[in-house]
Amino acid sequence: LWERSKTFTIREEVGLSGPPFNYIDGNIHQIMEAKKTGNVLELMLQWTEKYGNIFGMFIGNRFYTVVTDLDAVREIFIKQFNNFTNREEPKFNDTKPMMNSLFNLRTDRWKNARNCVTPAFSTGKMKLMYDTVHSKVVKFQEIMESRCESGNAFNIYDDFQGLTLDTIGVCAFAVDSKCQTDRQDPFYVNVRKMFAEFDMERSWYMKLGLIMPSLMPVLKHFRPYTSFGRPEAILVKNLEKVVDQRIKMYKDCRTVDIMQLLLDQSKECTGCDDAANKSRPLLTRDEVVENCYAFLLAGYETTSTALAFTAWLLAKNPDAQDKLQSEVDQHINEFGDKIPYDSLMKLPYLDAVFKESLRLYPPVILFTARTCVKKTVIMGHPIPEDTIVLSPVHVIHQNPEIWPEPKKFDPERFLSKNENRHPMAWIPFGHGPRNCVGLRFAEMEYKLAIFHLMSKFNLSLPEGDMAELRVTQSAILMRPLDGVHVVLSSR
Ligand code: HEM
Repeated sequence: LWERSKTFTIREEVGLSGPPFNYIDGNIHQIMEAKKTGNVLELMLQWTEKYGNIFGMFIGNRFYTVVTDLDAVREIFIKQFNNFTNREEPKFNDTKPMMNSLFNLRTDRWKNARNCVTPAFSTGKMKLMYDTVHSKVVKFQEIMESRCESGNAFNIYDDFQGLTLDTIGVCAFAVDSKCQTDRQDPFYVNVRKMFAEFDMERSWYMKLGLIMPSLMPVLKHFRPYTSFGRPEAILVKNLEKVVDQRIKMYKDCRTVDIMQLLLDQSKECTGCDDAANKSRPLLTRDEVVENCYAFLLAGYETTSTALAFTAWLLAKNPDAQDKLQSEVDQHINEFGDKIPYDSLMKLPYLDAVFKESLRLYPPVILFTARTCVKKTVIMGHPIPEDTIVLSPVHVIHQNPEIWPEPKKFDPERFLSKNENRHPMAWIPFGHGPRNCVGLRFAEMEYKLAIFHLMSKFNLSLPEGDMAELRVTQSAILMRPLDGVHVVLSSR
């Protein structure tokens, strides 16, 4: 207890202000309360307004410096990266199937794994996977056709979730599921169950892990029996089977997917051990399994949420939709239904819509955090070792000094040639050496889906629906609270 109470003196010692806390959960009770009333996103904005763009708070007894000053953010994520190599992952994730993934690995083991994983997401590798992702988007377009025929309003977020799960399933899990058309598909059911329960409010395991991290060495054995651990265990067991089978068949059979690209960098498949491959340690079998699992976690809800927010924004802003459709039409005339990867990625208005949607509604808001591995000073503020710095993305993206009229959806902001914006002003994928490794994959899938949606349909809001979109926070994500209901008509 003495140890615990000592940690709560840090904020005073470093001379920062911040919200009042208690010795049991720090500031978790305010966050939980705000969650109940639907104001959790506002809470961080209010605290920033009240305590400034560098303030201190406690999650359990862990001290967080919350930083939204852009120069300080650059200092942490880029210039002083060596002092901030590790991401703070809650102790409840310090066990299988997370501990060997990029999310959790630390310092040198993270660097080695990241060096192996990064090439799997190069532009060249994206081009190899383009056909697979395209085929999933074509399936999605067929589903939209039937939604359009019915003429009714429907929740497009659900269909985007089917699309992104189908895509990441085939690319990272080697599961060619039917989840776009069959909601009883076991892969779909287990992933949905796991995500629904992976929430601090619903899970005693997560709550206890945050408040009493010292209990985790014992508690972690209960993970497979928790509400989210049960579906997770089924998914991981299947994934392990597939990885083992692919290792066995490695020499005889190649598949174009992310799993293959990780296997190409693994000890098991190359037959090299670290001694033989000193310049670049290779991945272990567990690192392959756990990174594929991490890609499922990282690539499914994030991309579908980004797509859902964009669908709502386009339905709400017909002028922007018209401009986007004109751009899409020009390219349909030139290339037919299958626009090449390079042309798709260069469409200026689509790119501006992608950037502005992710600015206004960044799906991942609380993952841009780092643990300080060596005490240092950032813009005059001491950062003690083993404390965390967090840069909440939505607070930066809503700052009127950086983004005039921050609540306005205005893709044109990204079209002006004279923009001289701070490099940390737009960070939906984080920044620096530990940014989102799947950025290119997400961008390709997003742009393909919006391109194909706009080529055939007009999006509108259901009649009389003038309400603003209600959003909520679950774990590190910001997402629509009640789905995204739209109507489609044929063009
Ligand atoms: C719109 C979609 C996505 C968004 C908004 C997003 C956002 C983010 C953010 C904010 C981070 C933290 C970066 C930082 O701390 O600087 C992150 C990390 C990560 N993302 Fe994504 N992401 C998306 C899609 C994906 C996809 C499709 C994958 C994989 C297929 C992926 C894999 C990862 C991984 C593995 C990390 C951890 C990287 C590391 O620690 O080395 N993400 N993502």
